[in-house]
Amino acid sequence: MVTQLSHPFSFNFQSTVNLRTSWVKVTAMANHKVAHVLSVAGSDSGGGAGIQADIKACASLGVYCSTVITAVTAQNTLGVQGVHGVPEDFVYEQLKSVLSDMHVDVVKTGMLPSIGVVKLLCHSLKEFPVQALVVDPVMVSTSGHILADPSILMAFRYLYCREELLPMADIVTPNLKEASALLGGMKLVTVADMCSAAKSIHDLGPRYVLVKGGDLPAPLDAVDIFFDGDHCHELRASRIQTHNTHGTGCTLASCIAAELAKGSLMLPAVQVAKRFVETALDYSKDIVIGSGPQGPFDHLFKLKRSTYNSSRRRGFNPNDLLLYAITDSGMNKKWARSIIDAVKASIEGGATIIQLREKDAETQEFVRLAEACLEICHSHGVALLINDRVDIALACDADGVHLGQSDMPPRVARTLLGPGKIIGVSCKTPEQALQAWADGADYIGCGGVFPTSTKANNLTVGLSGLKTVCSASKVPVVAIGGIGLANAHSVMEIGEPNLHGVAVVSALFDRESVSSETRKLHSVLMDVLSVAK
Ligand SMILES: Cc1ncc(COP(=O)(O)OP(=O)(O)O)c(N)n1
Ligand SMILES: Cc1nc(C(=O)O)sc1CCOP(=O)(O)O
Ligand SMILES: [Mg+2]
Repeated sequence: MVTQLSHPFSFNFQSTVNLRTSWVKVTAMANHKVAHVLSVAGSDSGGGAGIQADIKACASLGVYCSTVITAVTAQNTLGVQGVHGVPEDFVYEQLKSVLSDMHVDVVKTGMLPSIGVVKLLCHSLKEFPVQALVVDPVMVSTSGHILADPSILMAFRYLYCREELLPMADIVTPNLKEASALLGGMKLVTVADMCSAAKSIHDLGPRYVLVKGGDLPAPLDAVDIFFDGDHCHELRASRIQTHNTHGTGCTLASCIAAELAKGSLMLPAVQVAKRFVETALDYSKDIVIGSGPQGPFDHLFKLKRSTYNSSRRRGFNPNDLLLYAITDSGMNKKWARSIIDAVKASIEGGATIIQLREKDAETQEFVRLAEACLEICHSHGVALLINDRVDIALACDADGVHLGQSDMPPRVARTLLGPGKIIGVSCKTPEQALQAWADGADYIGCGGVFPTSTKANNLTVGLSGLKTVCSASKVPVVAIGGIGLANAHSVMEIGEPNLHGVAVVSALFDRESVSSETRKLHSVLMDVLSVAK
């Protein structure tokens, strides 16, 4: 019988036993197998290659990555300043720890700094067999630095060939220099050379060979050769003009491993991996990390999104809800002004947060509008939220979204947007308000406080409904629906500390001058605030 734990942190023997029993039950019930790659590789202090690249690549493709660190390197964008091997018995210790417990699907190897480490790895893989082995024979990094002791370089061929690593491999992914070293110094200068090298490496035992041609003399396309035992496939991709290529080899091999762990066949896994690297290089081509000739790239497609240079880096402040302006394309069209001009005017008048509510905009136009409005908002330190469309918010890196009860669930939106974005949820009842809080909303919009013609068939909750929701809500509230100059003070005066402002559409945008209407409403709100103090 599984005893319920009244307090998970009351630590005595009996509760430990109960905890274990419950855990077994929970895992059995959950039964959600996670694809898992073990990376056996060296650490790159610069974060662009090695273990660090492997973890990021797997994470980006939705695969768990555990690690066995074989060496610690001191390196940056200038080169490799030092290599410090982890003692072999401790590499073995790590291998046993992970492989004996964690149900690894695929092992991917990178820097293997000694024959002893290769032997221990082969021994461990016999003791704990996995679904696939991806060998990136790291000897020469993309920058041309030798990541092994000279004696290792001498023994490189022996290391990979004689100690059974290559015969155990499902795929080996040498670059031109590594392929040449594996074949005892064979010269590789053409695509035909690469194909015959792939065949010769295949004779050493691996099931598939990918010879990477990134170093071929200046062709237009990047060409890799994939040999499946029968045929050489030329895999071409456009060459991205960038110096941020550090870690491409490790990343490619990790992506192959990740796709295999998800159940892919080999050629599709290689194709996805190549697409990933190409997309990441293109995304990262102009980022600047370090002063050396070869920088890292962004595996997670997020670094350019950081608000490093933006005036909006302060997170969500409930006081931003004070004068919440919501756009309406129909109204702005009626008054012959663009949404961008309308947003500008409302900020001039004192709007404290903007929501783009463009129900009829085509997606491409919506992205363009949102990008332009974001620039205006951020130059004034004002947050921009997108109504309904999480995809638009993601595409333009807006500050957040506002979601209704039948829009995307806030929890799903949170996983897509990340923890730093603002999520608002429309609520008409205390139950909805509590649920919004439980789902991670930052604020709720409550209405319609008064009847409105802006939103069809909208239920009016009145000031009493607003009061009930405000007193139940655990997050700040903004009131919405039929609010304008004439009644804003009555809304703000309901005496609920949780009510932080009013959200308005027609009172600002269905008027001739957006800036002066906003200014007047702002002044009403400031008067209410000053009386409240
Ligand atoms: C601040 C604020 N509150 C409520 C709403 C209404 O959102 P929703 O219920 O999803 O209705 P639509 O606006 O999508 O028609 C809002 N937009 N903003
Ligand atoms: C978009 C919207 N949501 C509402 C809700 O009750 O959730 S009322 C509303 C329309 C608000 O427009 P106006 O300020 O012109 O009345
Ligand atoms: Mg909505």
